[in-house]
Amino acid sequence: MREFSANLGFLWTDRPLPDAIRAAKAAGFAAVECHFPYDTPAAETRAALLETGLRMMTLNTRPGGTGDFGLLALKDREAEARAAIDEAFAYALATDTRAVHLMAGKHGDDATYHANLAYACDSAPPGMTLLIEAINRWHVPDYHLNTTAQAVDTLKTLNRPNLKLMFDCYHVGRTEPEVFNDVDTLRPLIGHIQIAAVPDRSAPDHGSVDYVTLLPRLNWPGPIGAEYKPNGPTDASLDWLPRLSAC
Ligand SMILES: O=C(O)C(=O)[C@@H](O)CO
Ligand SMILES: [Mg+2]
Repeated sequence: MREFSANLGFLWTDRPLPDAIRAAKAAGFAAVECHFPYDTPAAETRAALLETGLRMMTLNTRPGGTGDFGLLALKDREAEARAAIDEAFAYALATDTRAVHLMAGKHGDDATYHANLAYACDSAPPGMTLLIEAINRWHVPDYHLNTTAQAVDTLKTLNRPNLKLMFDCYHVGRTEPEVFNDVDTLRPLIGHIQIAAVPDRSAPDHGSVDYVTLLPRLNWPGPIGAEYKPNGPTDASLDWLPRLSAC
């Protein structure tokens, strides 16, 4: 039985994070993940996770100011980037979150990005996975990583055991579907997988990526992130869950 992680950055956004965690449990998710949990005290998030028995898979470093979409690659913003990294690690430790997505930002440069990634790798708590994600250029133009090849080059340059690829099938499907042919090569680099319909980013039950075929090929042992934007109430968008759980 395949397991899924409800991305609470997009699902049940009409309620506070602890209640969204409870809703994910009631809907049958095996785990949760979020984007920016920082407005919710970590103790409240932790309590909801303990109450439901769900694990938090990932959270993101703060995105920075309006339009930044992350800080790690931004020149002359190192202090802000490292404060965001420290904050994310503290929140993740307090909530037993498995992985932190280190958001690169727009109009970055590789020297700054690599130095901040190295700082994160050196200071990460033992056992925590760090993730970088290629965000397709239609979704976030000028993001520092728009392709899987750029992300893989970064991983190979840094060559750190705790730094992995967030493989988001939505972004891959939008601009580089041929990358799905390379999943066997990529698998050792992957730290987490996310899905959504391509190209509209709604529930993963239609569109140009057929998850009934792709998920068995990906053969991912952990919960897969359901990072999609429902067309209406989240509870009315979940027909895909039993179908993809069984495929
Ligand atoms: O947009 C995505 O895709 C993500 O995974 C986010 O973490 C970025 O906010
Ligand atoms: Mg994603």
